[in-house]
Amino acid sequence: MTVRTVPVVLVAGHLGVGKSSLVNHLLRHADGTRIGVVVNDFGALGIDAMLVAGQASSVTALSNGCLCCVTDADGLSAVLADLVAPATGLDLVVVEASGLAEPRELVRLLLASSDPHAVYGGLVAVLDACAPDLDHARLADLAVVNGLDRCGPAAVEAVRAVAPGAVVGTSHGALDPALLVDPVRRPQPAQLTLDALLREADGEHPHVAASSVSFASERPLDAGRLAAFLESGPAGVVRMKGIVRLPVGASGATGEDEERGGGVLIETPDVWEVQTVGTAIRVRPAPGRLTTRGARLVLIGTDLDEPALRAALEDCAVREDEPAPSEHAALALTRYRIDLTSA
Ligand SMILES: Nc1nc2c(ncn2[C@@H]2O[C@H](COP(=O)(O)OP(=O)(O)OP(=O)(O)O)[C@@H](O)[C@H]2O)c(=O)[nH]1
Repeated sequence: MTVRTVPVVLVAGHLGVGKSSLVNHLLRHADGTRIGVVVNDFGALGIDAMLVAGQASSVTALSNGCLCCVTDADGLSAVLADLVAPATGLDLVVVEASGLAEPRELVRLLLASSDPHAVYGGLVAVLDACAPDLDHARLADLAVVNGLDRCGPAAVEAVRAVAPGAVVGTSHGALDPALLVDPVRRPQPAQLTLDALLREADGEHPHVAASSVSFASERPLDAGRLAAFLESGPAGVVRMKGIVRLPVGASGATGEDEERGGGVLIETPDVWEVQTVGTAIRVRPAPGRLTTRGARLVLIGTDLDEPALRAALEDCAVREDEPAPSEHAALALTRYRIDLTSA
């Protein structure tokens, strides 16, 4: 059985750079998507309104204050475990790091979390458009250059030159939630939803809207070329998802591989589910109901160069005159495997 997983996104950046504004914007524009947040300071998000409305069950704070005070993965893991438990029905968890927390350390903590329901959703680094921290940009899966209204878009290009992942410019942290998670449409309850409540309490800022490119191939994709494409952080792409068939033979000449930990021999599948956020890549055997003769992928981002992206993906498709892949060819992609199946 496939375990439902919730992406956990880390939002980091210097003091006052616009992290709370960004998290607030996500909450206000969540529509049907259920977003849980981990913050140090409820006040900054106007969470009081949620508490009054009795809708704060999915919101929690670390009791010991600053996230950087969590010396091992346990403190954060316990908080995350509550949020990603299937009972909460959350679609996304956002951890807002305190202005002083070191992003590298926090990413390590998140990756160390062994919760089967949590999956690392990437590091969003919020940068000041007036003085961007390029070291943060280098670590980010998604770099948000915030404050364009104050300092203009020049920093976006400077950040793009060094950032391995996607780069988006915003004012007031106005980022489209669709850049981080698939929108979920749910029937609207009679009472005010959390996002409607928050929107009422505050003004609006136009956000950078996500766009998408769909790609379908009738031919399998070469694992090495696809991995290189994913690792390259294609311009404008914030995240990608879909299923991909690897060529026969590429999954291992024996048709078997050793399952992590258990030492059990299982068949290696040919069809893989692929998800990326910036340069954070994760793959797993595609659930049985999902299949394809070649590939079906959706790329989500801003200012997408559709013809260039299509051409790059076409290039990944295996050509008829190509020699059969080597026994270990699939590893280029399957090394990003995360085990999401329960026993
Ligand atoms: N003009 C302008 N002001 C902004 C922008 N983004 C945030 N602000 C303001 O800057 C101040 C700090 O923003 P926050 O979102 O609280 O920043 P933060 O990174 O969460 O701050 P800390 O939690 O203290 O680290 C607030 O008064 C925001 O309204 C922006 O893009 N343009």
